[in-house]
Amino acid sequence: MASPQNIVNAAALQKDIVDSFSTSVTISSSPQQQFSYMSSSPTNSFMSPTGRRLSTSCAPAKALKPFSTGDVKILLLENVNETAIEILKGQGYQVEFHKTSLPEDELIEKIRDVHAIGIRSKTKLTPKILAEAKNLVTIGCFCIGTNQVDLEYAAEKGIAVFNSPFSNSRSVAELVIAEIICLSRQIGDRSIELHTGTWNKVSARCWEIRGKTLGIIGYGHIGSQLSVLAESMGMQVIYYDVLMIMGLGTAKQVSTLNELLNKSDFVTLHVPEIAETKNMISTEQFNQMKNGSYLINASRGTVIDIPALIHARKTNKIAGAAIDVYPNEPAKNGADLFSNELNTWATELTSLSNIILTPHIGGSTEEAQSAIGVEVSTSLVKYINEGSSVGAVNFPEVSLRSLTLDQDNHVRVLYIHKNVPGVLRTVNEIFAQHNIDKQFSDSRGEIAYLMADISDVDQADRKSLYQQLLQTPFNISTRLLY
Ligand SMILES: NC(=O)c1ccc[n+]([C@@H]2O[C@H](COP(=O)([O-])OP(=O)(O)OC[C@H]3O[C@@H](n4cnc5c(N)ncnc54)[C@H](O)[C@@H]3O)[C@@H](O)[C@H]2O)c1
Ligand SMILES: O=C(O)CC[C@@H](O)C(=O)O
Repeated sequence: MASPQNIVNAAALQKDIVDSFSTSVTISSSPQQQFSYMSSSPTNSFMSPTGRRLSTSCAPAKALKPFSTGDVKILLLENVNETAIEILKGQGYQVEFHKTSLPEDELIEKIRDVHAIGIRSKTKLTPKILAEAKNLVTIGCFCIGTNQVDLEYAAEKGIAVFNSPFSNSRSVAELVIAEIICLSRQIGDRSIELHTGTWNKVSARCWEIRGKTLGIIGYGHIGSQLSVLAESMGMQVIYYDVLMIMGLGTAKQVSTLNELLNKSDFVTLHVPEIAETKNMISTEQFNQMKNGSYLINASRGTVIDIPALIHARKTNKIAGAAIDVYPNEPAKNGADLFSNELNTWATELTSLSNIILTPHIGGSTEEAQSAIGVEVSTSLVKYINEGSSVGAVNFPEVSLRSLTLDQDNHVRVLYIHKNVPGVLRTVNEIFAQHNIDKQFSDSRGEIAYLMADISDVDQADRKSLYQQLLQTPFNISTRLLY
């Protein structure tokens, strides 16, 4: 339980170790502070990714305050939803918000100072930028894709990266359904014509979608959601995925990409941006598609070879395409930004008929953005305040049940370290003079993360524990919460 004595002691400890704290954030001077969103409630019990029950206690959970919350600095870019701002400000953190992404030099300047950064798909967090982020503890990608962050480099620096794996999946699936109908009825073209005064009532090469075959490449969160919607509208669904996945409804998996391309009236891509998916649809694949079929891409811009698409459309190999994502995308909204300077083929693409172009809005709905804001900011708060890395995409997922208010003189150790032999022996020798209440450790590649709750630790012990852990040759980053 926090008492005035605790607070004074905490302040004293903070003064002692603040200079050497590897992440440069200060230990809490306000342990009594209440927080709302991420605190494990007494009744909150949840399962770890490994299926372990993490909390069964009925005692009130103790709010661990690692820092004076006012010292925690968060940089939010790319118009991250206001739900996130509310949650992070609700913690007392300092939140700097920008509607757009930032030019590299400005980003480097700002990232030096912050403990967490929130981005969407435009901000590239490269090794060059992350190397400057001396205080950065965590990154929140307020979207599904995490290809814009060098995940491995972040892990090596002890920076946990979180995303929102499915909060916008439904929005993307609905957009694709709309595009299937718009393409097959040439609605984009009719609309452009009428906006410029031309009445052009035609039915030639306009089709119902009922009974047509939809080929889904990548049957994950979005692909499988789309499959259900498409079937309910009378389409037949086939899909291709590198994994064997059970089809929903009557959807059938095919064993090769070519088989999918040969059989589909509509082909839609829902794969991540990785080396294997770069230019996955190029001239050879267009040649495999049915004459007069359609292509939709709302995954990532590098997945389609756009000059090959332009050729396929010009030669009427395909009857149309809908594209939401591009190899290079403008960093902000505005006129004249989608130009040949950004992508050399922009004018050629925009001049073609029955090509629907949207500005990366697959996941841009009020519902999705608000849910993503809550989900990702809650992950950031849980990681900053409690050390829980559940949901991290580049990091071992580790969590411990909450400490309770009756557990005085406890400290939670968060030790991110190199995954090499001998670490646990060394660390447990450091812990040996105290009682290890609970401990959980996991590794992912070359990085490992150990969480331990230690009891019977007084102020001086905390400082000594902290310094001993910092001095181990395996240390990447160490934090103490209490
Ligand atoms: N346009 C938008 O606004 C928007 C919104 C959300 C997501 N996205 C993009 O959509 C992508 C897919 O999202 P998701 O949530 O469905 O991802 P997911 O991880 O749930 O599913 C991806 C699927 O692709 C499969 N896959 C991977 N490599 C493949 C390959 N070479 N060939 C065939 N299948 C392969 C995987 O096995 C997986 O089943 C994301 O990576 C993101 O880039 C775009
Ligand atoms: O909101 C964004 O910028 C990205 C949306 C989408 O591509 C995602 O990866 O979730």
